Amino acid sequence: MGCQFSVNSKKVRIFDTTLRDGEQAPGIDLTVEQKVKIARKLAELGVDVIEAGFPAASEGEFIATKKILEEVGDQVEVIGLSRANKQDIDKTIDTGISSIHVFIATSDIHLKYKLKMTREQVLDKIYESVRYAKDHGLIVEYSPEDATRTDKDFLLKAVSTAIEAGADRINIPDTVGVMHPFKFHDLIKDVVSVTKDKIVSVHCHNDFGLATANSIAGVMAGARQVHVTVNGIGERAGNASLEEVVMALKKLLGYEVNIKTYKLYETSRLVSELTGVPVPYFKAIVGENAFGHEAGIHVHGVIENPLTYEPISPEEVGNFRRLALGKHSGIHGLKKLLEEQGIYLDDQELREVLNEIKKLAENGQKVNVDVAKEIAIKVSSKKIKV
Ligand SMILES: CC(=O)SCCNC(=O)CCNC(=O)[C@H](O)C(C)(C)COP(=O)(O)OP(=O)(O)OC[C@H]1O[C@@H](n2cnc3c(N)ncnc32)[C@H](O)[C@@H]1OP(=O)(O)O
Ligand SMILES: CC(C)C(=O)C(=O)O
Repeated sequence: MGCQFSVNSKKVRIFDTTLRDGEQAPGIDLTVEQKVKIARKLAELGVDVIEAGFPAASEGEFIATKKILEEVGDQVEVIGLSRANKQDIDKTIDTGISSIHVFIATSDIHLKYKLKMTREQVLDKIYESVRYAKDHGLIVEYSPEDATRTDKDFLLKAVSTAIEAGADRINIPDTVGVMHPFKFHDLIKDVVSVTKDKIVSVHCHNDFGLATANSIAGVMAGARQVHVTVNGIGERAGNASLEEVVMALKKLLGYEVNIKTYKLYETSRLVSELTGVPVPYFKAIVGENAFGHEAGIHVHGVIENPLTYEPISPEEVGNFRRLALGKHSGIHGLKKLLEEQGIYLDDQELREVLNEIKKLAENGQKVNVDVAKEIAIKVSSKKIKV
């Protein structure tokens, strides 16, 4: 990793956890074959890290991690999640993997009600498990689960302990999505101040709809790796969406990512098909309506220059522009759509067709190009006196 991902560089690593945190979402249970298929697509897309799963969780997770490693391990870093205990770490090592993501919570609420451990005991666990993994030759990423609800001083102590034990990367999870961008920016700045040359990573959840914004804020504060999932799938309201984070980093903030963005739409569709989770119509970047236009003023602008109403081109992300007809249509859009069908009308005829389209739409009828063609033929034939 070295300095190419240092705070001073503009390169940001994309750590995809679709196959681990994404798959943890209730109702998503991928087969080994399905996981391998998605891993292949993620490698093609250009992600830097694939979190293949949680090898200690089940035989299927163990096998899937091994197969993903065999399939794409030569193209991308493959990592497995592990609790801070030797049994999990050993199981992860047995997959043949060379990177491990060790986590243990640091917030008082998790220590009291879940782990039943003291802060001192957790610090010992962090040191012991990271050291154990390092002694077995692994690249180690440590996550203080529920970091954003952890006492700040203790969090920095936990991070420093992981680094003393040899951790290569520190990931800061907003496990229950309670951050806002300004607060998360300040927190990551504090973490970066103690991690020196180690890569700081951020892992954001969408409980308040801020996962992408928080991820960007983390990068602006010095993080150089972001945990994401395709379509933002994940626990509860999901994780930071790969497509949103990548395009925002690249287009709005000028960061460099290895992602082949023209493959984003096809990747989104594959994950949607295999997980059975539909992509929301209005989903940024990869939604069916992300480049959809009906309003006359918008369509007219897009026809003249797409930049009038498209911040990015659909081709850049492998999506498609959709010009629609309805009650909001205008004459420029109608003209273009009819001429694409070989139908050329004068302005008066176009206006007649448009008025009929608006009437139909306002009476609840869905209008498409075929309906517009029928109306246009009727209107133009009226003028042809036999
Ligand atoms: C924020 C996250 O997403 S963390 C990742 C969560 N992902 C998953 O849980 C998916 C896979 N999980 C599983 O298959 C199971 O939970 C397993 C195999 C990991 C463990 O299963 P079980 O042995 O049945 O335990 P169960 O899940 O009921 O409870 C979790 C146990 O792990 C312990 N634990 C939880 N997190 C950690 C941690 N980071 N380090 C060490 N121990 C931990 C809990 O204290 C509890 O211990 P206990 O059984 O001694 O009380
Ligand atoms: C394991 C950690 C990184 C996690 O998934 C979370 O805290 O959300």
